[in-house]
Amino acid sequence: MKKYAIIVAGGTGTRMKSTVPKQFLLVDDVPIIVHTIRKFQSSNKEIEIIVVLPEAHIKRWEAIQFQFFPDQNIQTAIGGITRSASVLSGLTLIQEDGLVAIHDAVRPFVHPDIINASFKAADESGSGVAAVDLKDSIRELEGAKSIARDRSNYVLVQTPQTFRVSAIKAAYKKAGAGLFTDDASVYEAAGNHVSLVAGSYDNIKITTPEDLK
Ligand SMILES: Nc1ccn([C@@H]2O[C@H](COP(=O)(O)OP(=O)(O)OP(=O)(O)O)[C@@H](O)[C@H]2O)c(=O)n1
Ligand SMILES: C[C@](O)(CO)[C@H](O)COP(=O)(O)O
Repeated sequence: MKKYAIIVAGGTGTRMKSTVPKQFLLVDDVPIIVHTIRKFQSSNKEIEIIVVLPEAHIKRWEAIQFQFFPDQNIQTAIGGITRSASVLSGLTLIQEDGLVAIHDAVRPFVHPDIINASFKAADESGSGVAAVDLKDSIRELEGAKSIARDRSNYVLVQTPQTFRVSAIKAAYKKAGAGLFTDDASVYEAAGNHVSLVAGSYDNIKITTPEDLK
């Protein structure tokens, strides 16, 4: 079955407070987005990569592509105002059915084993969403009060989130402009069951300046 990866890099990184969007910041002299793409390439050489970018940074991406991925066929789509709109933009470039992993460009520490596990689960059950157990205690806010909750009832959701192309496309079509923070929520809102796979604690999403350290 054909395998795709949509690397969403359409955000502007307001919480990072950097003039350059965080996906382009250098770690070990290499842009974060390049580290991320390399993880997918090392998980499976056949995977088709689609990168979703902010329109204002297409030129920056072209320079990165020229330097790090010369002669490689990486498709690009223009991002939207929300992450969901960016994912939808990437999905429109996929014509054939198959499996698609959707991954944040700013999760460069994802291990290829997690990528492969998410594809395997999606092949077997329709979805494979990376998640980890909570390590801290959890409380629910209720007005001015907070109430202890059982952390074993919750997981923290990461990416990759992998699905059958036809099913996730249909889910996004149905979801419309809803406020979804991830693809598993869109898939579930369309009536599908979400299967989880083991993520990892080092698969962090670089969000605020301390994450960069
Ligand atoms: N309109 C958007 C918003 C986010 N993303 C991508 O979704 C991933 C996770 O989003 P987040 O960490 O929130 O990134 P930003 O939106 O850039 O950050 P912030 O919310 O701080 O502005 C990132 O790879 C980001 O580039 C996207 O493709 N399109
Ligand atoms: C998709 C995600 O990384 C799963 O944890 C997360 O929901 C993205 O949230 P953000 O607010 O766009 O950073």
